[in-house]
Amino acid sequence: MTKIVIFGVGLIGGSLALCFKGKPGLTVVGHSNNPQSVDKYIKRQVVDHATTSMEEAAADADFIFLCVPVGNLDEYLIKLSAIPLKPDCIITDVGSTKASIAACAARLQLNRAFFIGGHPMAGKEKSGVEAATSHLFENAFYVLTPDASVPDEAYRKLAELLEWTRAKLIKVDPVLHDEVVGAISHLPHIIAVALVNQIAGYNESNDLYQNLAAGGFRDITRIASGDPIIWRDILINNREVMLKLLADWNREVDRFIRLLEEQDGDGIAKQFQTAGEFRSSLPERRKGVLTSVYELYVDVPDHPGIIGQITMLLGNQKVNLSNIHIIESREDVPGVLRLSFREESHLDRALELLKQENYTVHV
Ligand SMILES: NC(=O)C1=CN([C@@H]2O[C@H](COP(=O)(O)OP(=O)(O)OC[C@H]3O[C@@H](n4cnc5c(N)ncnc54)[C@H](O)[C@@H]3O)[C@@H](O)[C@H]2O)C=CC1
Ligand SMILES: O=C(O)C(=O)Cc1ccc(O)cc1
Repeated sequence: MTKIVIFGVGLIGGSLALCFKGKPGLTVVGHSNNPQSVDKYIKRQVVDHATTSMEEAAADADFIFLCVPVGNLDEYLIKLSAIPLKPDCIITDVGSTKASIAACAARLQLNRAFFIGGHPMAGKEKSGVEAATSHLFENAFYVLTPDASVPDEAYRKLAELLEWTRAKLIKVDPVLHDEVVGAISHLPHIIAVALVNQIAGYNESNDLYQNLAAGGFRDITRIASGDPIIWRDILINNREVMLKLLADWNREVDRFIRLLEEQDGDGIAKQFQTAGEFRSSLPERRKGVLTSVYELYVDVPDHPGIIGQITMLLGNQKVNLSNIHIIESREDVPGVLRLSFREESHLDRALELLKQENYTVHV
């Protein structure tokens, strides 16, 4: 049996455990310092076995996944370097930053084990094992950052195991990873949080802000609900990159201030033009770091039973919905229903069926 050990069975650790559990020749062991968490992992059947003992978990492990917050990764790697591990054991992590853990591994003697940094670039704003799902990583990029000391055979073994996630593996230098992911994931999280806090401040004097913000504003700021500890650790760890990105962000804000002060309408239009061009060159509907679901919107007339009709239409054709949300339902305007799917093929089939029935559908 190939033994896979997961330290930190939360959203990401739990989702990896679910990808591997029950697969031929694999056994999955979870670790937590907290005995109640250990009981929870077993009860939820996320792992085959769980323990509070780090030594027991690591003994004879073929693969070790460190899935704890970024601020605890070094400490786990240092502890593992003091435990006798199986020769050729592969240690990897899932942290959202890669440079500091790579540097830590390079400083340590890992007793014939190999460290290969990793970052599955999919997730959600929810945390904990309760939010874990086996399909979280499907079609997402999964970054690996092996350094030159890692034998090809070790990389190949990890890549083969990760096929169970159905993610797309990509090798990236750890420092470059932190710069790029800082820009496309960490900076948007800061902007979303700052924006929500700005509006929350206005709302203290008038709750119309909150009432009108229910639709689009709520959607574009979803990532502001990320776990505070996970994000504290990511941003502190990547602080040098973030400080530079925020200085650049200040320049973008200043540019808009100037354009407005000068009432430069052409300049403002040009900003939208340039942004729209770059945005339309982004890969469409491929799972990226900030989206985790396939969604469509249906305009629905406000009459009783309409939601039942739509769900029945899809259900009868075996199209699986992962979520359904009524965005607007007032007597005087048609409602909008947001339907979410886990798989692109189900989204495509739903589009086809709804159009056949003359519903107005937007992707
Ligand atoms: N949330 C997301 O969408 C993504 C997160 N990541 C990375 O994955 C790692 C785990 O994040 P999530 O699974 O989202 O978080 P989570 O909060 O769902 O899971 C964290 C796990 O670590 C344990 N833990 C928390 N504090 C600890 C400590 N001080 N010592 C030991 N164990 C501790 C928790 O009990 C839990 O099992 C982080 O390094 C994060 O940067 C990577 C990709 C996506
Ligand atoms: O909620 C979302 O869409 C995310 O942004 C999830 C996420 C969080 C952290 C990562 O390192 C990668 C992905």
